[in-house]
Amino acid sequence: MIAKVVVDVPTMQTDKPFSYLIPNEFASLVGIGMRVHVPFGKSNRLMQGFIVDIVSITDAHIGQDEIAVKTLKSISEVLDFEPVLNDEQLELAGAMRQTVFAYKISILKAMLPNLLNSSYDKVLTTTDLTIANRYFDGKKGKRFSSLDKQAQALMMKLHRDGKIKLSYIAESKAAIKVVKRVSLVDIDLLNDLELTARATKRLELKQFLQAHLAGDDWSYTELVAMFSREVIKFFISKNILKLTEIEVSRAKDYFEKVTPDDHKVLNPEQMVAYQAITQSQDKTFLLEGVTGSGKTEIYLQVIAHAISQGKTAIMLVPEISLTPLMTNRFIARFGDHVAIMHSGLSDGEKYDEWRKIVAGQAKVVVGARSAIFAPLKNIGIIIIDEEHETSYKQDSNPRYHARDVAIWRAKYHGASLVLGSATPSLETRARAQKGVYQLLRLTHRANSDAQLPVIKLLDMRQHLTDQSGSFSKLMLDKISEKLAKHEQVVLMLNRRGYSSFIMCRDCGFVPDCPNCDISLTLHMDTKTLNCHYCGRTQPIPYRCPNCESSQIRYYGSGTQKVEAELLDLFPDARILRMDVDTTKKKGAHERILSAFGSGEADILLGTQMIAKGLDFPNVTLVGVINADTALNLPDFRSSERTFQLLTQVAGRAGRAQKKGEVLIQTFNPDHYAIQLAGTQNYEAFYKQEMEFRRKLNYPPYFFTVQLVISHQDEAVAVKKSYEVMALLQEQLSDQARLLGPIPKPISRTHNLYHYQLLIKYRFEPGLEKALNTVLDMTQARENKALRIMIDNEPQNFM
Ligand SMILES: Nc1ncnc2c1ncn2[C@@H]1O[C@H](COP(=O)(O)OP(=O)(O)OP(=O)(O)O)[C@@H](O)[C@H]1O
Ligand SMILES: [Zn+2]
Repeated sequence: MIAKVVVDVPTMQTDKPFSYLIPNEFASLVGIGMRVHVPFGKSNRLMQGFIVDIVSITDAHIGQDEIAVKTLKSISEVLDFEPVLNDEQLELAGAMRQTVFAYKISILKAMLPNLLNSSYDKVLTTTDLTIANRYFDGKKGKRFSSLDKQAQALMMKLHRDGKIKLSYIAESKAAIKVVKRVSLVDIDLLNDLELTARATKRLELKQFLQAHLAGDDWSYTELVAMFSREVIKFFISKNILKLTEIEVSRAKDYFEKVTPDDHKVLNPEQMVAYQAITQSQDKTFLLEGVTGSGKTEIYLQVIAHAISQGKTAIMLVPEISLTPLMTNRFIARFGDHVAIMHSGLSDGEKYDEWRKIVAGQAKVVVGARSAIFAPLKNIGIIIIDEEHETSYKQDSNPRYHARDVAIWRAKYHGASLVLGSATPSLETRARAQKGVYQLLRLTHRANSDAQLPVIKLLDMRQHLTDQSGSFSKLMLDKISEKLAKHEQVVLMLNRRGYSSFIMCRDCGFVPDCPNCDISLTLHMDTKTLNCHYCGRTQPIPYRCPNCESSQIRYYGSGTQKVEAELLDLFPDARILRMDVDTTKKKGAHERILSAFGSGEADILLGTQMIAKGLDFPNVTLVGVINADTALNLPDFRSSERTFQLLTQVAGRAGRAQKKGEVLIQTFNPDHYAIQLAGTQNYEAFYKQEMEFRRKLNYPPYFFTVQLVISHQDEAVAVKKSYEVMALLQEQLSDQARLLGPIPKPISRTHNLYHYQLLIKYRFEPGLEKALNTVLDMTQARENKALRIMIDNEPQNFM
């Protein structure tokens, strides 16, 4: 038999399966979707790969020149007992390869938890020592890769036949959490055990065991603490005690903390949506519901319905809203049928959740982008909350969009797909307009006491005179008013750090990053100038490096400065700051939110992180300190982003009985994105923005592909960009439009110069081939230091 293996070498030449002989001793053990080690290249270095097909020798098509089968290399090791990738995933990878322009191997790897992609020591442990000992020189654990090929095959066979039980096969020690338990094997042996009076600890343990016979096992760690390791070992060596290792899920404690919760009675609008979704199959819905309209409640009930039909569900939420606040709502309804996947988990924890899904124990997977690959069987419903969020697009290879994967998987399973948002992406809303998706709308808040907040735009051009620091007078008055009433305030400033840049008043010098073409941001807490692109930090200069003047001033406010201003203005207020800098530590994000939720603070100040998902009844004022930060970015979606962000953050106010107010400070009060966010009128925004997109031939009227060509030497980057451009012009039809090459808005980062090209097209048969040719360019020796990034439907132009 011959295995077709995709090896872990991301190049065009290796972007196809290679044939390997399956040695006889592995014949009954290998399967499609398993990981293997295979010798690769001239040096026969062992590489990891995935078996994507198994064919008989006669059927095998081995290269064009029919190399003799006997020259084929053999698989060296089989790494799995069960496939880690299933048929659906392999098929999906094939489909993604055509639109994502990343190599197959990076797509396959993206579907698996990290732990299965890393190099590791494979440890194989048996619970039944007697049988294992017969084969493996008395050692309990044995590194898998150090076993010879036959021993390995035999081990797997014994496992398959159920003759030996493998307690675990670990990818690394961190992969599986085990607790050691000690149990009493033989009471008679215990009673007969003769001990001298001097062996006090041993006597104590004997008495302890005799007194506690009822409890059948004990924690090894606790026993060791009481009686010492030596004493326990002694009892084990006498076959009186037995040590076992039990695998435990790291998430277990978490589930036990959450109190179960029941469904709410749906209001009429929610009911209409619920019925439409549950009575359909194989359909995509856009659930367009204003903030606080109870979309999450619909998700919960739709999932419950799928489970009642014996099906499973995937619930995607943006990474940032994957807080316990959100996940607890799911655990409260579905208990430990829920598996949670997000980047805050350790590799080991992620692996636990993945195995729970593979084993069929999880019925609902709640997670961020990559959870869309969860290997659930029999999916009945997929939900993407806040579907417009850019975090659903991966911004490194493979650059896939979770929404596209969701559409594919829903079709594969005959499942329904729900895309939910208060501010849908234009692409999605336009598809609903055309009837590709069914549009469901929720027009008012779910909680019958709650109203949408009243929004006021503050023209900062007029307020310049009465402005103290970052705040207009009205904003300050409102904050005082709310503080006096013991209500809570959320303030958003979408810029972290202290100042956006520093400048010498005498010569105009602005320090910028030597690696990136961007000015450094002042951070007061660390007393440094930081680059927000490459992370470089340097001390704050007190004299201008250019002219030695001491007239250095700070310009533009970040969250740190506004926090300092607030502390000055409201010395009694309790303030929490939430931005990338305060949430670096694991769990910090949750701690800040739960402190705010339980009323330990009066003001929550943060970047856009605070705009989503928060459902705190005591928040009656939302203040946006500068609405314009995203508006002037050179990105055709800047209005859309601004509208979405303002609408989302405004939606945090007045979610329960108390009336909500929103104040938005802006220098562009007449801009339609800000005007319409002010009236929370998504539909009007959609119409106006569509008009703009149509005129300029942007999505959703046209499709886009961005290419970024990067090199350390700017001249090379330019030259190669023109080569790429020429290649595209030659291969694409006339109706595709090419823009560029132009430098990226931030033209240099990490010491590389970036040039970009944009393809706009409606229908372009030559696209796939042309882009693959471009992808292939980097293979040429002369292009070694060149980087070409292909981004199909780019979401970010900075
Ligand atoms: N049918 C209902 N009856 C009473 N309260 C409800 C109902 N549905 C939802 N709620 C409550 O209304 C509030 C808002 O609901 P939910 O968080 O589900 O809205 P959402 O549309 O997901 O919000 P957002 O998009 O703004 O985050 C919650 O406190 C929720 O418990
Ligand atoms: Zn930098």
